[in-house]
Amino acid sequence: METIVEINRLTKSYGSFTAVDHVSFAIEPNKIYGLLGRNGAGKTTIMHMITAQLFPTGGELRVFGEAPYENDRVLRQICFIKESQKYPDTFRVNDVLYTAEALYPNWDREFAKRLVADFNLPLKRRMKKLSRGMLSSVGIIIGLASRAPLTIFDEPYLGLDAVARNIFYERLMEDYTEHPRTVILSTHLIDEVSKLLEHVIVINKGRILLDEEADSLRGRAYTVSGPAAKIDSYAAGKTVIHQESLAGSRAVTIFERLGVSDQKRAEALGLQFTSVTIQQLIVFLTNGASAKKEGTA
Ligand SMILES: Nc1ncnc2c1ncn2[C@@H]1O[C@H](COP(=O)(O)OP(=O)(O)OP(=O)(O)O)[C@@H](O)[C@H]1O
Repeated sequence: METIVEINRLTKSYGSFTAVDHVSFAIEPNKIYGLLGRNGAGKTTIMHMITAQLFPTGGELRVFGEAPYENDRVLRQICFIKESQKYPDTFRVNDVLYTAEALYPNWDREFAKRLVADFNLPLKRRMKKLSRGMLSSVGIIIGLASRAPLTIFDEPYLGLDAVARNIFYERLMEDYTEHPRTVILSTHLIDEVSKLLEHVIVINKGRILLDEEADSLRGRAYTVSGPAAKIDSYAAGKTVIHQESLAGSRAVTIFERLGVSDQKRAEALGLQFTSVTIQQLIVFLTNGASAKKEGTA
């Protein structure tokens, strides 16, 4: 099957400020992607270019093999759910769902109905009378029931409580298993979604920082802790992305896969290992301080 999105040196500048800077990546079919990064990293700008809401300043972009701009063949295959989606004031929840049904060729009305019940949505209530969380659940229902070949959720759950977020994750997984499609999830709740993600793309200051399968990312770094002097000796020459010290003991996170010889060495020194979650890894890599080799200037 063809690549869903191909981006090559994509750039978007606003005057002298470059929000997206020569970014290249590919989105393959039937996978769930996480597009992650700190506030202002450039994620929404990238999603707006993929969905033809913004023109790039440079680079190449193909979606379903074609340029997306004013291209109905491409755009009808995309459902983009944004954090602050606006709806006409007079619309009730029902009206929004009818409109979505007309827009998305793969819309599943029965599935939408079940989701409305799951999220306790009042179908007759006007959109402007919905609570913040209810508004988010309307977006989530559209994103799921559209079954669009490319579904993009940009921070879809403002105001949504933990129970409702969990319903979203569960329904997404169940439905995705039955109806595989390509999903891009952009969120700051990385721990919550990390089980769902098959591939992770991290953007930092407009550039690609990581583009990796989620499983591979899980072993990309490890934390080792023990007496400070032993840790310093162990970490010398390694790429340390985070460290914490307390009363003579130290924990450092090393951006490397743990090899057998290092593991033996650390065990001989009596040091302890803990794994690093995808969220921790991204926080450590994007917290402003760049990774540095221990024992180097
Ligand atoms: N129209 C614009 N004019 C100037 N700068 C802009 C414009 N739109 C976005 N930016 C800047 O581009 C950068 C990237 O913004 P973007 O919304 O893509 O970030 P993001 O990764 O989605 O952030 P968040 O996680 O906070 O939503 C930010 O510094 C933002 O201020």
